[in-house]
Amino acid sequence: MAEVKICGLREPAHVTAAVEAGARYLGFVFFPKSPRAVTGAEAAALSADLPVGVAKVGLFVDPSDALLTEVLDAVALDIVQLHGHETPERVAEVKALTGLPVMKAVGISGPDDLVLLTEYGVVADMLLVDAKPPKGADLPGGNGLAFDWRLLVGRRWLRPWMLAGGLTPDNVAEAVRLTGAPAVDVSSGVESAAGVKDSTRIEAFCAAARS
Ligand SMILES: O=C(O)c1ccccc1N[C@@H]1O[C@H](COP(=O)(O)O)[C@@H](O)[C@H]1O
Repeated sequence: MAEVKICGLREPAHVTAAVEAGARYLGFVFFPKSPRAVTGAEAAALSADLPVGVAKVGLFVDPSDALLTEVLDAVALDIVQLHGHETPERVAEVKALTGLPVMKAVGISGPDDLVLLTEYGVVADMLLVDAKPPKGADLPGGNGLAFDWRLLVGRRWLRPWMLAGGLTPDNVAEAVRLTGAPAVDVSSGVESAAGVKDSTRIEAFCAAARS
């Protein structure tokens, strides 16, 4: 059984669907280029009535200190997800600035990329193991692209981690079985169109991941 993060939430009905289906992490995207982007005030409204034990994750891509401060003034996030080209030094700075745990996303396309998980594991509190985006992609994540999960078989890192990238209700159980991922993160796999979440797919994903 893996814990679930549903990322890119923009509608109250989908927040409710995720919580009722047992998701432990809800992701709010603070990256204007994303079709899933929200403001700090919108994230605050969406997350106002969450039960205890459900974490609010703020997704940022190479954020400035000013953006982090602006968002955190509006919404009490529990975890900062960094999904850009942040260096280990920048991860440490963001931890110090925000006082929050930081989950660093690392893009994987082949075995050479795995060393980054060890490097970031020294400084980040959590690791997000995602597919590397295609060259020239508009978004550094949220592309519905998977990588070869067999690369992760038998690997262990210094920190808790989540698997992401192209996960769907149909493939998440196999991904968890193969990799042993303790948690999984999904965005486009629970959508009916880019940026439009689907409650039925959210429920099916959570059931499959937690089975
Ligand atoms: O979801 C987005 O719009 C997004 C934008 C910029 C960076 C990351 C983004 N999403 C994250 O990407 C992975 C995988 O998403 P998918 O399931 O393959 O669509 C996931 O961690 C999202 O949090």
